[in-house]
Amino acid sequence: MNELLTAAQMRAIEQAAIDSGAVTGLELMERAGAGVVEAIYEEWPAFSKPDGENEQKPRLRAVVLCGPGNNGGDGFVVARLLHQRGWVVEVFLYGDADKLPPDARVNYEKWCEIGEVLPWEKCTSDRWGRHPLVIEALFGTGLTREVPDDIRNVLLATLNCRRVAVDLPCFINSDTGAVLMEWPQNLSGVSAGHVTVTFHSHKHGHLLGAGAALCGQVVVKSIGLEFCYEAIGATTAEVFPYLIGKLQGQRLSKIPSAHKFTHGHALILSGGPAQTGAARMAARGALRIGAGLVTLGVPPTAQQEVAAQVTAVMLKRIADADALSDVLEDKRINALCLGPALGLGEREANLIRVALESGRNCVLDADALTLIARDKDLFEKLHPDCVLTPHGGEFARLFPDIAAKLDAPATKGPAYSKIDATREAAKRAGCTVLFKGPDTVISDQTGVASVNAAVYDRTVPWLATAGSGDVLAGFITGLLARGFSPVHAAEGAAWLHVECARHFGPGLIAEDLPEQLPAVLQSLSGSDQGNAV
Ligand SMILES: NC(=O)C1=CN([C@@H]2O[C@H](COP(=O)(O)OP(=O)(O)OC[C@H]3O[C@@H](n4cnc5c(N)ncnc54)[C@H](O)[C@@H]3O)[C@@H](O)[C@H]2O)[C@@H](O)CC1
Ligand SMILES: [K+]
Repeated sequence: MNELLTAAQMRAIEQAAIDSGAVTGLELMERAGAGVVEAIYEEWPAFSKPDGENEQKPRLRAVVLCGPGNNGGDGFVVARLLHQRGWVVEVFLYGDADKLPPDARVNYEKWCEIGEVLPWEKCTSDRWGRHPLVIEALFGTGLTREVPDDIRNVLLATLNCRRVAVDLPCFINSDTGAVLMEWPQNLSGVSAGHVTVTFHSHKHGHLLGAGAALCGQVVVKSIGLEFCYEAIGATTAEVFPYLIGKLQGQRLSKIPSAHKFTHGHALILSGGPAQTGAARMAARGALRIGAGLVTLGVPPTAQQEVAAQVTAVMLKRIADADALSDVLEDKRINALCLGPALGLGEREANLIRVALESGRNCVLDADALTLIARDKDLFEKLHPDCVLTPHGGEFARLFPDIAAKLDAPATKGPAYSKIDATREAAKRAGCTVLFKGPDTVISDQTGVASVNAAVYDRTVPWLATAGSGDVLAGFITGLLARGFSPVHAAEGAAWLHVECARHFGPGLIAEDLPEQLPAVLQSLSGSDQGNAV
């Protein structure tokens, strides 16, 4: 499953499954607990040695922390299943057993037939050294507020243990990824040895915001809900955003018999003298990603500087908006990129006006975003063939009210997430918005949304380097020139951008990114898996 679910959608899917009579809530809880145990043995195969049957070896020990809702119910199931496998299990309950929801209560009682449930006050830090494994089933999709101090203190004491979070770490908002617990400064490596086992599909909070860095690794276990999507709405990306997966090599390969114009002509506008590097990097990116031709449009004062630096990329003097109109008489130019170090003057605003009025595919980045944020008329000229590529600061300038909603602390579900914010922004702008970050969210004006997650095995901290955004703008422009739709160009470019950084590794500078594309594209050729473009 690549769909990403909110807490409300997950609840609705579960409810639809239960209402259909195909499964009960208790059965789902049992499957969830079994999925966690399965994931534990997959993660740590050494546990599968039958220690309990071997008198010479000490039995495996685990502690299970159960919360007051159904997440706690999953915890009681895990405790029972581990006990059945010979583990010594200690169970703590945060909250009042009499107030547990019905399914959790049933599993609490089943556990009580096996062992004790200890009150939270007894959950003291001296016990962690004895337990190889801590299972945290305190809160999942039902987390509604800051984690209280008596839980926080316990969690901080367990950081050196092997830890398994059931569904989500209990301090992460499942809709937004916001961390609802204060972390001590400089806590590095907190996710080492930490696994989060979730059910059916990723929740937004596994991939968005600060939370992603604290899930350790996320394992998704099926609990048999695949058949229930239609019960809660269409299975389309307007309803469920999706996680961008490996690209189809076939879609990226070029048609053997085609000539260069078949693959489009991208025009990238450069800034003035000493401001041309950003546009040159974007142009290199557009060319490497496969645009048939790439031209840099330069102001006359920068012509010599740029001419000395480019070879395969062509050069065109574009003094002002009139000159751009003349250049755009060539209808083969089918994708434009404006923004990287472009400048913030009247000339540049006029260039954007002409570009937007031309109706061509148009990537607006950096300075172009600042200019359209300042000028309502320009903003209103955006159309469905445009792609905006803001980072957080630019997004706040363009959509201050949406950014304020996103920054407001979530007090109750459904919480407003970066996905909601990007969708709202794209609808307002009437085009595709790519909201950058390790959790890049892409949406178009119809509500289709996806996430390009540079987290977990795709973490690339070295991508945060000057100019990498310029290359991304060039990648998008190149794919637009090649005929990809705006949303698919943005998705494909974002995914490849991360792959290029992964391929190069630490020490990366922006110029290196386009140069990784041949190897990355080569590795995709022949691949027929994927779901993004
Ligand atoms: N039938 C189902 O609904 C299933 C649910 N499942 C599990 O159930 C979870 C959702 O269960 P619930 O909706 O009961 O929610 P949770 O168990 O996540 O938490 C809800 C409870 O925690 C309390 N709470 C929330 N935030 C708190 C805070 N900061 N401090 C103190 N108390 C807080 C709430 O008042 C409520 O009592 C999922 O994450 C999943 O693990 C799975 O068992 C699969 C089946
Ligand atoms: K949890």
